[in-house]
Amino acid sequence: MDLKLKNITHRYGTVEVLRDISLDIPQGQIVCLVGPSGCGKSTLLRFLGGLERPDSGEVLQIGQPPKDCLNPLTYVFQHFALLPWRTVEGNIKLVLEDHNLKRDEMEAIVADVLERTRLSDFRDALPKQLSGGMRQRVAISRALAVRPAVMLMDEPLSALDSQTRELLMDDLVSLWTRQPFTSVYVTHNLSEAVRLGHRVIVLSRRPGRVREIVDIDIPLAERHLGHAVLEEKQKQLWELMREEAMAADKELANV
Ligand SMILES: Nc1ncnc2c1ncn2[C@@H]1O[C@H](COP(=O)(O)OP(=O)(O)OP(=O)(O)O)[C@@H](O)[C@H]1O
Repeated sequence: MDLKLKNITHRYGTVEVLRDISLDIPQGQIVCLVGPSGCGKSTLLRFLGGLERPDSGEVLQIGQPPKDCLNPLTYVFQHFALLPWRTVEGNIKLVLEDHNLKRDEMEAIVADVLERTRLSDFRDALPKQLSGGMRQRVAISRALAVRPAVMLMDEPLSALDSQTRELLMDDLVSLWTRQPFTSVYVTHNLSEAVRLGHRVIVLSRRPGRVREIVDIDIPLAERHLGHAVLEEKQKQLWELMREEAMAADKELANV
């Protein structure tokens, strides 16, 4: 299933947050959204997930979600949103409980996502017994359990230290390489965007508009720290972001 945004414009009160955003999210790709603070990235994600409706424009789902999909759109947040009194397995089952699954079906899904996120040995652990990186792997595992058409990821690594973030990026790359998933991935971190994004959308300062779309053709599995082309792309993104930040600064100076 592809997602398509058509001419999305939105205001909160008198503040115009997003202006005329049109975007394609093709199946099997990771599309990163970057842009200055407050330019409307999380708002766009909420529209994509159907949590809110824009003032004007449309969010279209094109094609069918996967055959065995339980929930077409799922979120992964910065703060893992795990129930502390439930084990890893219990947290994953939480999203499966309302779907009338047979017991062995549910067990098979849990075993599959635990294996894919390398958490099988931690099935009975409580969140407090896990590191931040592992907690986020549980949250990703739980998102995958509903076999979503699209995972909406809002700064999923930004609460983690830089080493853990590197490890999680490797995990996401191997997860995607083994079984491609579709994701819209909001981040402030440009090295994350060039490491994970098939396409990076740069939004302008508020009201957010599509400033530039940067495609990155290098296969995810071949992207490594210090890759010359990726460093060049990151520099290109930073130039765009810097212009936006400077323009925002000037705007403030003229108030
Ligand atoms: N429910 C709301 N009511 C009123 N204003 C809101 C609401 N949600 C967001 N905003 C405002 O809309 C603008 C965009 O917010 P949003 O969180 O989408 O931006 P963002 O690009 O994700 O920001 P950041 O990078 O800082 O997380 C901000 O000015 C924010 O204060």
